[in-house]
Amino acid sequence: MGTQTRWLGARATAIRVGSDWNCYESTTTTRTRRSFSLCCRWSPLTTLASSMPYEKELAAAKKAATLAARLCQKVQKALLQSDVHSKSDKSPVTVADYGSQVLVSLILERELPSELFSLVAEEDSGDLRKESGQDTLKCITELVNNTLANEGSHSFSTLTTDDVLKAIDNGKSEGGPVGRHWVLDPIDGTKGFVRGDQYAIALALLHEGKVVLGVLACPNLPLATIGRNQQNSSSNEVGCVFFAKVGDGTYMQALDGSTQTRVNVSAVDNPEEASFFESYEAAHSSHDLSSTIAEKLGVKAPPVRIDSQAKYGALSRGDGAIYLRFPHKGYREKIWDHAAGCIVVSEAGGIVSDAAGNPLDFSKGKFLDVDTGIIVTNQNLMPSLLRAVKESLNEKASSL
Ligand SMILES: Nc1ncnc2c1ncn2[C@@H]1O[C@H](COP(=O)(O)O)[C@@H](OP(=O)(O)O)[C@H]1O
Ligand SMILES: [Mg+2]
Ligand SMILES: [Mg+2]
Ligand SMILES: [Mg+2]
Repeated sequence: MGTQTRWLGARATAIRVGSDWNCYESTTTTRTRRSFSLCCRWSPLTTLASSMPYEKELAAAKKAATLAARLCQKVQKALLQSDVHSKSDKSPVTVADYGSQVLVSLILERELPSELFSLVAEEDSGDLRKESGQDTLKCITELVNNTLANEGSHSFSTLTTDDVLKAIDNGKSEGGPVGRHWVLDPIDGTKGFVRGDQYAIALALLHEGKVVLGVLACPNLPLATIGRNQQNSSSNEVGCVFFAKVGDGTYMQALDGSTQTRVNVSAVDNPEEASFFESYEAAHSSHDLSSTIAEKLGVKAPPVRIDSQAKYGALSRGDGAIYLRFPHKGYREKIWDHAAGCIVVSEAGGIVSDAAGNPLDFSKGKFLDVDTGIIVTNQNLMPSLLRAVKESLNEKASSL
């Protein structure tokens, strides 16, 4: 197809590909795609980015999350080999949290230069700007530079501590219902990371308040099934990346990029054959309430307790059929703890809702306003799960 260019004024350019016109607005610092309804037509088929919606964004997100996972693996290995995790010193964890955020921020900016960049991320640079944070800042800078050099990302020149602070501060966006916002949890499941258990790098893209793509890198999650069928696993290889974009299904591949497969949630409709996930940490979700719900529903298997959004990943490939999350009173859920997991499960055929059956609303800024808790399962089990949740919550309320 031929391409023509037409100048529409000082700041906008229309580019013709075939019979469709696409508009690009340029300023000295940013270039933003805009639809000009009067002078030309916007067609997703002819975006310069790609002929498939969010394809380029997904590729960038996978690259970013995978590189961040490499950094985290390195730190977790060093952490477990030292005796630091048995002390109260949390600095190695902090270094990995920040380092992961820096890498994701840099890679997204580098890979998607034409986007107005908005990132809602968990960490901020406040502590690193203090006198007491200078050693940690140097450590993060070295770690990020080493990771970029080892992974062959020669397009980055050596970063200074200022570059690192800036990359962390890229994550200051508040999100919201308008435009595009990346959502990042640089290490989800920090407690699991320190124990040497499960954790995830969770990255999602919101567009007009909806999650349109998500990537979950789970460096310690076995490629084979976990939970009920774990004993039948033929492989003990670990490291999975789950990814999904709206309307396109969910896929899993090994962290090294091999063996990509499409995944689907379990189709089980008999709760007696279902197993359920919950947080390893009882402080994050009421184990008592989950146990009451599971019993009411007729679930026979004991809970599978793992940290992080690896639970969403495992559920998306059918390792278990239910995820129950009931934080204790007063806790407010954050969007980065669920955005990537939510699309990974829903594109695999599952349903994610609050305890009243409402879909999660990611358009309200950093927080999710959920009714009581979050429940996840397949289409078959959701009606009876909702009933069991309602009954259990009513019983709990009347016993207080
Ligand atoms: N009191 C609490 N109740 C519920 N969730 C909590 C919590 N305190 C922390 N969390 C969140 O639980 C996440 C981990 O979830 P899980 O229990 O599924 O592993 C944490 O993510 P981070 O580890 O990124 O801080 C944190 O955001
Ligand atoms: Mg988290
Ligand atoms: Mg985190
Ligand atoms: Mg945290």
